[in-house]
Amino acid sequence: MVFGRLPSEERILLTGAKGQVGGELLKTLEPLGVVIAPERAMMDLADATSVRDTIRAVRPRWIVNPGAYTEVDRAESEPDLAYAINAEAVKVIGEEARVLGAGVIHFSTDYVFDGSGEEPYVETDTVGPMSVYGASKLAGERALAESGAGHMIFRTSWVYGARGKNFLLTILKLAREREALRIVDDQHGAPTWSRDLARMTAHVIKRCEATAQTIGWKAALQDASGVYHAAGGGDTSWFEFAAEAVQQQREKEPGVRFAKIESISTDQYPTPARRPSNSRLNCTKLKERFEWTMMYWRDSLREVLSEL
Ligand SMILES: NC(=O)C1=CN([C@@H]2O[C@H](COP(=O)(O)OP(=O)(O)OC[C@H]3O[C@@H](n4cnc5c(N)ncnc54)[C@H](OP(=O)(O)O)[C@@H]3O)[C@@H](O)[C@H]2O)C=CC1
Ligand SMILES: Cc1cn([C@H]2C[C@H](O)[C@@H](COP(=O)(O)OP(=O)(O)O[C@H]3O[C@@H](C)C(=O)[C@@H](O)[C@H]3O)O2)c(=O)[nH]c1=O
Ligand SMILES: [Mg+2]
Repeated sequence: MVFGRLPSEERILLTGAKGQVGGELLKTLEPLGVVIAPERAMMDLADATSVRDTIRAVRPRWIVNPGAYTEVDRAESEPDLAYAINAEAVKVIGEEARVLGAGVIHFSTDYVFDGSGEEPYVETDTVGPMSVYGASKLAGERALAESGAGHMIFRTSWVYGARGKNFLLTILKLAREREALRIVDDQHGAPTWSRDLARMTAHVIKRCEATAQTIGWKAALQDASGVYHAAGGGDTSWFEFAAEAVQQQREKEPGVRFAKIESISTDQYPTPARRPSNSRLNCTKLKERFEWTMMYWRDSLREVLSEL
């Protein structure tokens, strides 16, 4: 057996493979086993029956679930859909995984916190979502934890990369079109590279598979289960992130005119959803438990910009 690879013919069921994190996972999980990534028409996360039926048909060893409702502002007016995808589907995934004895890898968000204080949050800190999106993600975490399935929940923040819908690509586009961009400078956190998250996930799966060789599958899963914070290293604001990205891009394209990036406060940028002012996540547990350190945001930014 190749170190850390799944036993032969074992399957990984991947949701949301067209999303930012799912797209990266499709590539990083491929060497580990047989990855099955159903189209939305096959497995609609908003439809519990299709989720259940697909899991029963695939009988995976792992279910990796980056699929989610991620439109933070729109969720305020579509709470039922947000909860169906972010909570009810996760409950079904947990129930079916428990029956199969499968391991679940799930992703959650800094938006489960209310953003009070300035310290990076640890996994055991009190939650208090301020948005429908955050509350729906928290409900998903709880449903999975209560399902009895072996599970890892990776709470991350500010996910971005060279593809997909994300803040970086939005800002770089707007910066070419406009004279100035006004960006909030009082929400603090760290951007996380989608590929780094996918690599971390593959690493954790390999660790679990290796542990399973010695203590058995069930014990290995149980031992790894829990919530882990997994966000980029460092600490910044949306304003500083945007300013840094545009500055780096200016240096790469000296002939192009980019917008001036202006610092504003959250009350100058009204949105339907409230967002935490402190999104910092302390990732020590991930480092100690799995020996994985997430990349510093400035380092991943450089790599992502080089791919554009
Ligand atoms: N983006 C971020 O900044 C952060 C994300 N997270 C969490 O990380 C995880 C991954 O996020 P990210 O990759 O950025 O999200 P994306 O929005 O890029 O991808 C989500 C994926 O879920 C799919 N999806 C949505 N609704 C359904 C449905 N009804 N049936 C089937 N598939 C569906 C989407 O499909 P389609 O492409 O067709 O829309 C998309 O492929 C999520 O759990 C998210 O909550 C946590 C913190 C920050
Ligand atoms: C486009 C733009 C945004 N902003 C602000 C709004 C917001 O506070 C911040 C980031 O904008 P976004 O639309 O990317 O924010 P948002 O969609 O809330 O990003 C969140 O997505 C979900 C899925 C998560 O889980 C979170 O970790 C976080 O990444 O920047 C400006 O101030 N000026 C601008 O021109
Ligand atoms: Mg968004």
